[in-house]
Amino acid sequence: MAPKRKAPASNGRASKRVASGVSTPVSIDSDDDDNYSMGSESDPEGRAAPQKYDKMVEKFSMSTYANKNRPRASGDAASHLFRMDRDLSGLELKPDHRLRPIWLDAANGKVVMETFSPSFKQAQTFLINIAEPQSRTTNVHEYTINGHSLFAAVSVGLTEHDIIRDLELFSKTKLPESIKEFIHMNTQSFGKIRLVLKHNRYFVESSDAAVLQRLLRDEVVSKCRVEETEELKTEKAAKMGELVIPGTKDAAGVREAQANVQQAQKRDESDEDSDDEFGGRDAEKDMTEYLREEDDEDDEVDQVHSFEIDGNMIQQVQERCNVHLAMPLTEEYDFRNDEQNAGLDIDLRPNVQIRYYQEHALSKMFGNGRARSGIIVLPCGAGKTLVGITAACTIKKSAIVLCTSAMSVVQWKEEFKKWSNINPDDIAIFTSGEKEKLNHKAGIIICTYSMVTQNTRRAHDSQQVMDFITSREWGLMVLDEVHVVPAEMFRRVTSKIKTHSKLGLTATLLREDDKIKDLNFLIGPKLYEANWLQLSEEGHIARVQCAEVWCPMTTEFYSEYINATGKVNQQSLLSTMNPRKFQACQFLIDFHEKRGDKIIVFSDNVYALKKYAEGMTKPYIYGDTGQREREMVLANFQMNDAVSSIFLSKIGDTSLDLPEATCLIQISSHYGSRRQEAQRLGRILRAKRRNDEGFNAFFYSLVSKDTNEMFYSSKRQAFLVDQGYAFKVITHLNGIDKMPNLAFTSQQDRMSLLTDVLLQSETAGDVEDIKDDLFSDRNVARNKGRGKGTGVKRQAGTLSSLAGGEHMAYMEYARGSKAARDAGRSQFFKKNDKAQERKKAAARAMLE
Ligand SMILES: Nc1ncnc2c1ncn2[C@@H]1O[C@H](COP(=O)(O)OP(=O)(O)OP(=O)(O)O)[C@@H](O)[C@H]1O
Repeated sequence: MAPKRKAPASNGRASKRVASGVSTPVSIDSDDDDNYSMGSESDPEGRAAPQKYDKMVEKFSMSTYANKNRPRASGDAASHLFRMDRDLSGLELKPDHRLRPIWLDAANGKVVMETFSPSFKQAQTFLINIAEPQSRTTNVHEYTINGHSLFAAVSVGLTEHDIIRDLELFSKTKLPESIKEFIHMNTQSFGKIRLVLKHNRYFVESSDAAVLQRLLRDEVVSKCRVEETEELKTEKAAKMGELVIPGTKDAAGVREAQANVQQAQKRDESDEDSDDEFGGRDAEKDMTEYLREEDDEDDEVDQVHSFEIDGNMIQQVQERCNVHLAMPLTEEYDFRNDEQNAGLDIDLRPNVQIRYYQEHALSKMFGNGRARSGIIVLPCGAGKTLVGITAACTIKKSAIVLCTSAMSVVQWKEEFKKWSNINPDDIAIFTSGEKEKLNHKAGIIICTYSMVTQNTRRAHDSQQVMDFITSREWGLMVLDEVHVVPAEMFRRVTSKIKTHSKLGLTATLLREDDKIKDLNFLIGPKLYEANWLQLSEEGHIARVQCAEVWCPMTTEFYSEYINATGKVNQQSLLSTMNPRKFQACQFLIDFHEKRGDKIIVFSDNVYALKKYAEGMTKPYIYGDTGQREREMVLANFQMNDAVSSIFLSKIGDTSLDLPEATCLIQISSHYGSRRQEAQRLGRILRAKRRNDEGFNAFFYSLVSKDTNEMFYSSKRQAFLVDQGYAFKVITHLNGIDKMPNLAFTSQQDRMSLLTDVLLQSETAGDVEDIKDDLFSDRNVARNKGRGKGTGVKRQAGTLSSLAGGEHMAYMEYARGSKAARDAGRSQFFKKNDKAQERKKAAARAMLE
């Protein structure tokens, strides 16, 4: 891991401090907040923001209980850094504490887990349900228990009793009363009531009749009740394991239970050899048996009570429960009893086998035979698309999928066709470029967030599709990349489209910070979060070697860098264009090409992207690259051995499925954005060759030494480090001095590069200004409104379209006139016409 560095005073991007569910303030990336409106008080839809919930969660933060009687720190200024105000000598260790994996800190809800403990796997399965993972490194995992995580726990069916019992079981010390009290307070009110759409009627349901009676005494809720149903309705609760998820051999719940038993058996076997001095095997057996006995007991509790509410008053009830009564409603859809909405003929293809973690995630959604709304978090490249498709195949009703860009829309459509047997006529896309219609009663529609949330006047055909979407009920709504979509958009989507269940998909809840609450209410609680390192050890995603390469600035570049103090853009351009960074990039490309790797070089800065790519005669794609050229470059990268490296601007950060790529080099990035770092890493996690023996993918960040890049780089790595990735620091690339044709070895070349850099306008130091589809429609409308004309429309392709020649897929909008002038073919292609003609012919031959 890189050593800690201090932020240069001039960076001007101080991190905010916000209060999270626990009392310790958490700092977040200011740049991560771009375009974010979550948590804002203004709400054009007129729905109250959930501030009371905030207060409630703060009130219920663990520290409130733990701190009650804790003496304040006294004395010197440094002792608080070592938490000397806390006397831990009273902690009573259980006699067999070595067998138990977790330490609990009652003061802040932190749970520290030893991964080398014999009962680690069981404890992990449990903890992921009740706590937020903070960091999961090789030997130690850290979680936090807070109001949100307990809400999620209760939503997937855990009770206060389950949580306290298992925490006690896995804890090395006796469970403090403050934690029990905290859990009690939260589970008392959270996840107790569900909103269920059954036979197309809405019911508020709970297994606790008293809670419903209390709710019915509320003046607002009582008015929303359907009059005929005076009594509470009581029926048998749906049982776990009744549902078979396509692509699995058995019902989800059953499989999960079986997996636990198998794990326990495996551990028993492996422990037989190790003669544990503490009698570990017996102790663990006892634990497993104890858990099983308890599970049997739980099966007996199976009654649910409900009352019906008026379907037109759902929003009022939700708002009342969520905001004013602090009893958030979870949503469940009894799709198997939905006779009103037409069924959809869709199943996974017979050869498809979903992976265990995909099934695990889905079992959290369908565990009680209904569809629970919520969010599934899986690493980039782990197969979120198939999770969404399997959910649609399980529910078998009309589904709507929302994506951040038209490029993803087309990819989702292709994936539906690839994984399921859906009739291609039953799947339609709705983007600014394509407005397909569904011809049958049930079907799948895939669209961009911006298309459905657009507030301005629509074209006739677009309005027709929108009317169709809003006039009917949907069985499932899949919300892709939920962490990047502003809450405001979710509000509009969920209020416009009537859906029985919602599934949010994301690789990271990095934007959760104080915004997780919005997702909790607008979509549902987090249902499952996979462990990156574990999936990579198991070969589901690639193993990656991460390295930060320190490139010293040349004297002439560094003195200009110092002179440019205060000019952030110029400094950024100088550090990106540092000739030694260029050389490092050239060396690494050469090294990895010789190893047979396929390399993607990322640069947010377009000037640098072009300079590097043209300097090394490599193809590049950025926002203004035309559709055909993009297709050609990507096809060559995938299929032509002569094209082993491509340069991409940030348009390649997400959605790009290039399983050929095995090496990534970053030359310029978006400040300290942890999300971008994770998304970029995701481009190589799906490497096709990941299961080859000894295979490693490589991820390099080239950083100019003693510049702002050093600070941002370590900030960017924080999330991945928490996922267990180790970043090596490389200060010297062995053999670079002897590399033939190394660029910028002469003073003259370096000076001429410096002159070119200094002649660039200030905006050349900017990162590329791309308006993704998520916001592009808004921007088009806004710019038109300002009389700025129509700007430049560009089309971008998808990999799936390469084989089939799909139509336009991805609309972008260039604001600057320079961008408009630059639109069209890049210099690389202008310079290399002949070579490209040959490559095109080769690619065409391959595609045919
Ligand atoms: N069960 C499975 N069996 C075989 N291949 C799978 C399975 N699940 C996913 N894949 C493959 O894994 C790759 C990554 O899947 P996908 O694009 O859905 O990942 P993702 O999680 O959406 O990634 P990102 O967040 O980076 O977009 C795809 O090539 C997909 O075909």
